[in-house]
Amino acid sequence: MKISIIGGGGLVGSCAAYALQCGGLVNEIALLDVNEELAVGHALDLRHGSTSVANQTFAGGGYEHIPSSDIICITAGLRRKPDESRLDLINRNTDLFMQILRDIKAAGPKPSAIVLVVSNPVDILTYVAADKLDLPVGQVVGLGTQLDTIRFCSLIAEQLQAPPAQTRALILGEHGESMVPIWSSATIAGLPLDKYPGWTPAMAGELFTRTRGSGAEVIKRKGGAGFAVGIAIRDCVDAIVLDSQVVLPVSSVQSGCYGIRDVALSVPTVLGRTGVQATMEIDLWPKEVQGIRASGSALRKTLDTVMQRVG
Ligand SMILES: NC(=O)c1ccc[n+]([C@@H]2O[C@H](COP(=O)([O-])OP(=O)(O)OC[C@H]3O[C@@H](n4cnc5c(N)ncnc54)[C@H](O)[C@@H]3O)[C@@H](O)[C@H]2O)c1
Repeated sequence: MKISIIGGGGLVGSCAAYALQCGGLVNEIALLDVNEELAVGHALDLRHGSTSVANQTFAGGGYEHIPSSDIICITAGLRRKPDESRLDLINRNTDLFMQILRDIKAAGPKPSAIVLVVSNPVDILTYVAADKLDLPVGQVVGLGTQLDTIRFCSLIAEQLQAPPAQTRALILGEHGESMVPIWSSATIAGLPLDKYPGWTPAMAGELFTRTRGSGAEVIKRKGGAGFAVGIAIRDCVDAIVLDSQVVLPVSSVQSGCYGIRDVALSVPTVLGRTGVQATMEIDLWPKEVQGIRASGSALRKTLDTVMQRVG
């Protein structure tokens, strides 16, 4: 399996490459960047570590890597400023993203290639990619709320001094302001969260607010998110490489799940070698379903403007 990371010279792209190196599953990792020197430098640095990890190859370069790639991960884009919403980024990132889509098409991707969109606003750009690339819609996946979900779990675990790897809680909807915490399914070590020692209902609001603000908090403290988003990308890539059919909160163009259509957002999604294999309308609290639908409406408004702009 070969992955090309477009924007691989940047913080997110290079952290994803390192996470994939540590995972050891992907055979070939190509870093593509307009700053080719930086991409080649990262590839060299990663290659130096390969002896101690796995038989993987690393390359830096341009779109010549696209035709042989099984997965194309797009992380190129401008970062948010600390006080900027992800949707504010859209005007700045859409033109850049459209050029990347044109370059991918011109390079000739495999008909079976999976495109994983990470650049923000990720739900909007996932929809645009699904619309503009001549690929089956299920082969275009957005990172969606996978990063928010792992952040959420990590904060719950920290608060309760619980084991992070046994903490399960979901965020669905938009990767952005209208994201929805799914408290109804939260568990620690298989126990309902509200039965876990130390849990108080007052913690819920605080934990979710901190989760929703996590991206901005990281940007404020260190300039941009890297390590955790790299891990979240690895979660998705591993599911595709292993065809593991795990259920992840990733973004894709919806066609009726929770009554939502013609917008990309995150619902529980079965992910495997051919991309999105199914979405699952699991039973949620009514206010959670309402929240996901509200995400859909908010995203649809922005999409109306964006789709006019991109034609
Ligand atoms: N979906 C998520 O959960 C999530 C999380 C964090 C960041 N992001 C997004 O990821 C994007 C990248 O963030 P970052 O911190 O890595 O930024 P960065 O500035 O560190 O890296 C972006 C890279 O893209 C490259 N680039 C720009 N135009 C390009 C093109 N046409 N072709 C190839 N490469 C190109 C730049 O040279 C740069 O190296 C941003 O849009 C950010 O908002 C998404």
